[in-house]
Amino acid sequence: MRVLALNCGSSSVKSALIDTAHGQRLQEMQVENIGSDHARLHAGDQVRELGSGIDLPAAVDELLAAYRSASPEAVVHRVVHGGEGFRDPTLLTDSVLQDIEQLSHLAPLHNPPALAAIHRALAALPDVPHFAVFDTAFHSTLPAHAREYALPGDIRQRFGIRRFGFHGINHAHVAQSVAAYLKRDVSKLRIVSCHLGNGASVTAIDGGRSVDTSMGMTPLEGLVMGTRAGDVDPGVLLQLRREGHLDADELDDLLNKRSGLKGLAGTNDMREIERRAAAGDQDCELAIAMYVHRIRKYIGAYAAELGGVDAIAFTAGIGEHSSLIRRRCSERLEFMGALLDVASNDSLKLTSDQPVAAFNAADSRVHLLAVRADEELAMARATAAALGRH
Ligand SMILES: Nc1ncnc2c1ncn2[C@@H]1O[C@H](COP(=O)(O)OP(=O)(O)O)[C@@H](O)[C@H]1O
Ligand SMILES: CC(=O)OP(=O)(O)O
Ligand SMILES: [Mg+2]
Repeated sequence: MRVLALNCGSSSVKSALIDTAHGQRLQEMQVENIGSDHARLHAGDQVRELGSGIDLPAAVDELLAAYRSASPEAVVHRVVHGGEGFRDPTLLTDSVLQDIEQLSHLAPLHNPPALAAIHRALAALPDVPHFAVFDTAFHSTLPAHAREYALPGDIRQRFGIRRFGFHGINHAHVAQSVAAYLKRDVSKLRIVSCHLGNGASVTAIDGGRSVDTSMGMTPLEGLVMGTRAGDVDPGVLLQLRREGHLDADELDDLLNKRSGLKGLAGTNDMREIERRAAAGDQDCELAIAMYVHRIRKYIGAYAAELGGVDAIAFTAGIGEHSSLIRRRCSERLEFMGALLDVASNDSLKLTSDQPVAAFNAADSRVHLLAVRADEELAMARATAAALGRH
């Protein structure tokens, strides 16, 4: 079946027309750096500068116009927050759209743009079914001790406070890709999956199931991200609020949009940060050091939780492309049996024909892998399956 997959991230829209029976991309396009002054459209080998005047709905319109003649048989949208209710690929009806809207405040960088994209796509392709696939679904297996916050039970229940986790579409895809690459049964593998895009999260995957993940009730917890702070002592926020420095909306803006790499280095583009750090910029060097330090903390914590690790995987924009970040995250992990091979790491290049590559030394017990993120393929396949097609 021919499925058009639209993946709205916090800094990009990725899209692909997928032949689900053969797992092939028939056409693909993406707009990256949305919200900055150098938004760019990539279509095959062609790159077009879109500049600063483009927001996400306009980017989606550009993409939809290019796909209209391809007549997709279904459209699938990535929706980041599915709350308690959405665990399976779901046909988008008015009532489902209302439910997704209700979750918007829990994923303010994601659900509202995804909804805007869905409305544009419904208008452009009204005669085919539109589905949503949710980032939170893969983490529905989190055990209670990883799912709950140490707050009183009545508060958790009354206000629906719990951890959900995100990037699940890709963490699940990573687990399957690692198992296929190693020719092992996923049910026998312990994997730490590091999704390092504009948003970033680490997941501990035991036998193909998510058992812990660094993002929480919202996609703010955990790693240092493009524009998000990740873990911060909640006392800091109380202090800023109590002393009247920032109200709730200003805190939201600070933590979601002005922190992370952008807050530390002035940009959330890791390529630029690496260039400036190499030229001696101290803020950029600190940003990289903090970014790597946080990832290493989670790798160590999840290795302990899993009782050992078979593979550590790096995926998404930074995980796939930055040999510097992969190297710095993988150094000094010999104590847990992970030995880096610097030359393989430096020369590594992922392609559609080689979506997984190893960069561990030959005598390493733990596999160090880079894995191409492919949310679009996973979403398209889930949609075909939901429609009873292949
Ligand atoms: N060659 C590269 N080296 C370092 N970082 C890169 C490279 N290519 C892309 N990135 C980084 O990947 C990040 C975007 O990742 P991506 O997975 O596309 O984000 P999202 O899907 O969350 O919008 C940006 O920080 C970008 O700078
Ligand atoms: C959940 C999330 O952070 O997604 P993204 O990395 O696309 O921003
Ligand atoms: Mg992404």
